[in-house]
Formats: sequence, structure tokens, C-alpha cells
Amino acid sequence: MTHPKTGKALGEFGRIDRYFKPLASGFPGARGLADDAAVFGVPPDRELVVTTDAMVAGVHFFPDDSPGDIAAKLLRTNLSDLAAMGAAPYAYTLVTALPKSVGEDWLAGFAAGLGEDQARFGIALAGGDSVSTAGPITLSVTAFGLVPKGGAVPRWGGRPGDRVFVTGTVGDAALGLQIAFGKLEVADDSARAALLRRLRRPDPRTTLGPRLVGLATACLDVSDGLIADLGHLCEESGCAAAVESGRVPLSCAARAVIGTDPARFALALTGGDDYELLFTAPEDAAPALAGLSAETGVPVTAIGRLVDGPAGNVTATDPQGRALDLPTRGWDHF
Ligand SMILES: Nc1ncnc2c1ncn2[C@@H]1O[C@H](COP(=O)(O)OP(=O)(O)OP(=O)(O)O)[C@@H](O)[C@H]1O
Ligand SMILES: Cc1ncc(C[n+]2csc(CCOP(=O)(O)O)c2C)c(N)n1
Ligand SMILES: [Mg+2]
Ligand SMILES: [Mg+2]
Ligand SMILES: [Mg+2]
Repeated sequence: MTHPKTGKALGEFGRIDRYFKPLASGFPGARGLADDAAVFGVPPDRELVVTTDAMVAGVHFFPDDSPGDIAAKLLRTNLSDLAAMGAAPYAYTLVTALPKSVGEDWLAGFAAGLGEDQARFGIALAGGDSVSTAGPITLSVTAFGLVPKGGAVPRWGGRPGDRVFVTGTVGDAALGLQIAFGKLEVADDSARAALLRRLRRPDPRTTLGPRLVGLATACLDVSDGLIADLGHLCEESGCAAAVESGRVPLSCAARAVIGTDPARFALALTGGDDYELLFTAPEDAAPALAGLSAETGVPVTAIGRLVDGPAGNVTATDPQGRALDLPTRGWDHF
């Protein structure tokens, strides 16, 4: 696409003007994307929570995924980290490193996807950077959230005896990824679509997350895999965990696809890309959590307990109490 007046390619600043400035217009701190940096304060009773996650084509998404889906996943994975801290979305910055082959149609779809999710989640673009790359599409968001002073929920507050809870359902995205790779055939159209959708458009728990402040002893979001991420929580909390795998919530689609296949079930527990909240709370928090779940419409399921044991050790048992044999705990880039 070319500039309407000059007929030339838009260029770096034309692209910023057309696609990114509109995304920043509702946030005065962005200074219209016309300055060297953003400037914003936070209300006196709040603290800023800052998180960054990057995505690379071929590693986090498929190069031919729709730009709207890519935008949604980029923003939502970062919103999930805010939710895991108990923070409400506030603003974000964006870095795009795009091969020269990426045209404006792609950018238009990407910006539209960001715009839709900005409205959905109540967050605005505050700034960023646009560069070209000789490599694959590489994107990064830094998200800023607000939490009551001192209220951020850490990974390290879990104590032996606490119950372990997870929101929503686990494993859909990992099964969706196998479908996308062509390694898993799912005949039922609606089940296939549901699993692929969870891969491409996770549901960050932005409403429930902030409500965990003062209720959860520890929290994180499941990006690498349920078992791996519970391991991270346990490492930081200096304890171990016991998961009753029969309690792990699965969607109807996932349940149908897993059937009685142990390898597929293991994939659900370790495949990652779930962006659900995994948190711990004392036994007596269960009624409050049930109320919160009813109020927010987000399922919250108890799946096990923190126990004394080697820090970071996670055991998962089947309904008969036998140890599950998991080939891996979760995703590791290296
Ligand atoms: N390159 C880096 N420089 C500084 N800190 C980093 C870097 N990579 C990771 N971290 C920090 O390490 C911790 C764990 O990072 P990690 O990326 O695993 O968390 P996450 O975002 O919750 O998980 P995921 O990336 O799988 O979504 C975080 O505190 C993060 O800020
Ligand atoms: C094409 C393609 N291949 C593999 C995956 C799976 N995957 C990639 S990174 C990651 C962990 C979270 O990332 P990070 O730790 O970098 O935040 C997972 C589960 C995918 N989504 N798309
Ligand atoms: Mg990260
Ligand atoms: Mg996280
Ligand atoms: Mg993350």
C-alpha cells in the first residue's frame, strides 16, 4: 500500500502514523507517539507491575497465522502475566521486528487485532519501536499493570498444606498445536476449532487475577506447562506439590480427543500455552474462591496440594494413586 498523497511506500513513520497512532490515542501518556518516550504516573495507592514477553514466528506461532490472531496472542500472553501478579491492565509498549516482505496488509490486520483486544481488555498502546529484520517476524510487548500497593501476588508465598488451584481448562492449546502441526487428526469440526482457538487466542484471566490479591498465597500463569509451572511456583515457595491428575480440568473437546490415551493426557499436563492461572491458597479460602468463580464465570478447580519435600518437586498421580510417568515437565527454549 502506498501513501495516499505521495504515492510512495509508507515507510517507517508513515506506518507508525497510520497503524499505531490510533492505538495510542486514548492514552495521554503516549504523547501521541510523537515524542521520544511515554510519560505516565500511577495513582497514589497503586504500584506498577511490568512484564515482557516476546514471540517469534516459527517458535511461538506459525508464519502464516492470521495477523489478527498473532496480535491477540502477543497481547494476551502479556496480560496473562499481569493477571498472575494480581494486576489490572493499564498500558503496553510494542516492538515489531518485521522482514521487508511483510506488507501493509499484514500490518493492517495486526493493528486491527491489537485494537480489538485493547477495547476488550481495557489497555492502550503507550509507545514502542519498529525495526526491520533479516530473520523471522519477531514481536515483543511490555505490559504495565496496576496493583494495590504491596498487593502483588508472588510465586513464593505457597506453604505446605495449601491447596493448588487452576482456572479454566488445561491442555487445549497443546492439543491444538498438534493439530496445527498435522500430527493429530480430529474428525469433529467443532472440537478441532475449539482446540485451535485456544492455541491462537488464549483467554487471559484479567478479571479473576486482580481478585486473588489477599486471597492467593502464590500465583503464576501456565505458559510452559502445568507441571513445569507448578514446579516453578514450588521452587520459589521452597516446597513440593502433589497433583491428583484426575482432578485436572479438561474441556469437552480435550476430553474427547484424549480418551484413554496416556500420551495425549501427558501432553495436556505438560504442553503449555494454556495461559490459565495456577495458584495456591489455604484450605479455608475454598468458599471465597467458589464465590469468586461464580461471580467472574471463570472455573476454579482444586487439583492438589503443596507438601513438604524437595523444593520444586511435583508428583502427579492417577485416580488409582499411581505415579504418572511424564516424559517431560514442560516447554524449555534451550
Ligand atoms: N532476558 C531476560 N532478562 C531479564 N529477566 C529475564 C529474562 N528472561 C526472563 N527473565 C525473568 O525471569 C523470570 C522468569 O521468566 P519467564 O519468561 O520464564 O516467565 P513468564 O513470562 O512467566 O513465562 P513465559 O515466558 O513462559 O510466559 C521473570 O521474572 C522474567 O522477568
Ligand atoms: C509454532 C509453534 N511451535 C511451538 C509452540 C509451543 N510453544 C512455543 S513457546 C511455548 C512456551 C511459552 O513461550 P515463552 O516461554 O517463550 O513465553 C510453547 C508452549 C507454539 N505455540 N507454536
Ligand atoms: Mg516470559
Ligand atoms: Mg508467567
Ligand atoms: Mg509469560
